[in-house]
Amino acid sequence: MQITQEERDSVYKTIFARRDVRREFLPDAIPDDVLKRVLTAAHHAPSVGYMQPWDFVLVRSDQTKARIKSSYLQAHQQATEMFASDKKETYQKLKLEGIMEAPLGICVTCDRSRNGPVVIGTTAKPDMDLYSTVCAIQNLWLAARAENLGVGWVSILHDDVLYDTLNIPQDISIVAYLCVGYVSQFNDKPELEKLGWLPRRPIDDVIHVDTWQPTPKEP
Ligand SMILES: Cc1cc2c(cc1C)N(C[C@H](O)[C@H](O)[C@H](O)COP(=O)(O)O)c1[nH]c(=O)[nH]c(=O)c1N2
Repeated sequence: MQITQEERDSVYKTIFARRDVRREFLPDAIPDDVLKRVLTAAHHAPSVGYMQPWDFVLVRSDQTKARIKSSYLQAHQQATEMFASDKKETYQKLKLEGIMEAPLGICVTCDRSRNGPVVIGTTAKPDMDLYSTVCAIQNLWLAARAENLGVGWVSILHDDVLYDTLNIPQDISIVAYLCVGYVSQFNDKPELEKLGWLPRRPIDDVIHVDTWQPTPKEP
């Protein structure tokens, strides 16, 4: 099967128009068929040894979201103390989650023992199952964008709140908590770029031929 020019354009358009969403969520419900398409796209991600180690826990309860939000606030406060004084104030003002506003939360987990102790592709690099789960998340993020749904990844969270509120066994790894919903608008650029936190690095700074080269640590 060949991809046509028009189809190719749509893929690139979706990639470049995808954004991390925090503040623009609308309360509108996500139709079941749309959500199923997005999760099915996630489930068709590549995975090491075809392991498909992921699960998706859908979070709809406001009570559960409120517990996760309160854990976020704690982690966010702890994070504030870690930044150098010139960045601390800016960091504190950033909105870095839409936990309550988004109609849906999705906790993405990785069952590292789903296929027994020896899995093709993980024998030399054991974390490949976690990376596979991240591939599923990226598929989800792009499929959601193609459905005009926003996704925001919230990692300023300690996992214990998710283990506890979502009843996740301790031997399951938590990879992501995502906020998902329709949005009032998609930013044309990453918000952190717009706010002057960091610029996008030039593409040629990160492409190297034959040997790895350092790129500047700070822009
Ligand atoms: C693994 C991981 C974890 C996080 C993120 C991303 C990824 C990949 N991002 C989103 C991140 O800030 C964003 O992707 C970049 O700023 C680039 O913006 P766009 O995604 O292109 O809009 C993110 N954003 C946020 O507001 N709070 C968060 O906790 C996180 N955590």
